[in-house]
Amino acid sequence: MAGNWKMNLNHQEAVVLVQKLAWTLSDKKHDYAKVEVVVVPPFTDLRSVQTLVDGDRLKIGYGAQDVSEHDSGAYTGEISAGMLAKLGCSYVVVGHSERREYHAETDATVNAKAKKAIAAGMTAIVCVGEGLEVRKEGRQVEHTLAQVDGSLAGLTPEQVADAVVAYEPVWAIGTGEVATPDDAQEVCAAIRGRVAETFSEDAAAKLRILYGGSVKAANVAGIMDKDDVDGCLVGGASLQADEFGGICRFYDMPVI
Ligand SMILES: O=C(CO)COP(=O)(O)O
Repeated sequence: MAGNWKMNLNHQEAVVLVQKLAWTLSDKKHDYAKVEVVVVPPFTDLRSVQTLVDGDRLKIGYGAQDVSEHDSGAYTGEISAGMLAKLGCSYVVVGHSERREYHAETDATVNAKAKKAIAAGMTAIVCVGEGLEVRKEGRQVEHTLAQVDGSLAGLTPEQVADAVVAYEPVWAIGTGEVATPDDAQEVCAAIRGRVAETFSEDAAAKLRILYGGSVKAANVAGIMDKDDVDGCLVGGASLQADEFGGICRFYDMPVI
């Protein structure tokens, strides 16, 4: 379960949220050890999160929301994979739909960024997913698989096996409009099928596929019940420790 904080919370607020989350996850009534929990704060929060996670030996992973496709040098405003690895990040989100839309990131850019994250020893969370128009035309599978092809191009089967793909239909992000569990399953199954064809059966079996888009504690169990959904990439609901904690104990939530 990964919480993408997007551009929310300064480093002091980040410390408060991670402390609250750690408290929520220490509740002995639930077995949170079953679930890998990751937070994805803004760059400026990472050092504080690292200090807290290391100091208190928290079982919370963390990662970054983006990475440069360059290694170092004259790229003002960019953050390299080496810098993120040095801060103890285990994950890097690449190709979020907000980056694709507002920063004109193409599959080629996303692919280059994923390769940098992987080369620096981190796990890329590669985001894909269709917009409303494409969904209305019923072309969500075709559209998303083209993004998968472009974004994972040139990776080895072993690298894909260790990667994460997040299927986030753009029309379901921040809108309260959650895809049905069957909508999520349709595209997530197609992604796994494509990875099996392009890379290997083993890579497809090991690849973790997340669903993202208006996930809440109340709807997470139905989504997680689907065979090809291995976890969720959560936006708004990850900013509240109680709500994100509820999502992290999805196995104890009612399926609706
Ligand atoms: O974009 C998302 C996570 O990356 C989803 O955001 P919401 O959960 O706020 O819809």
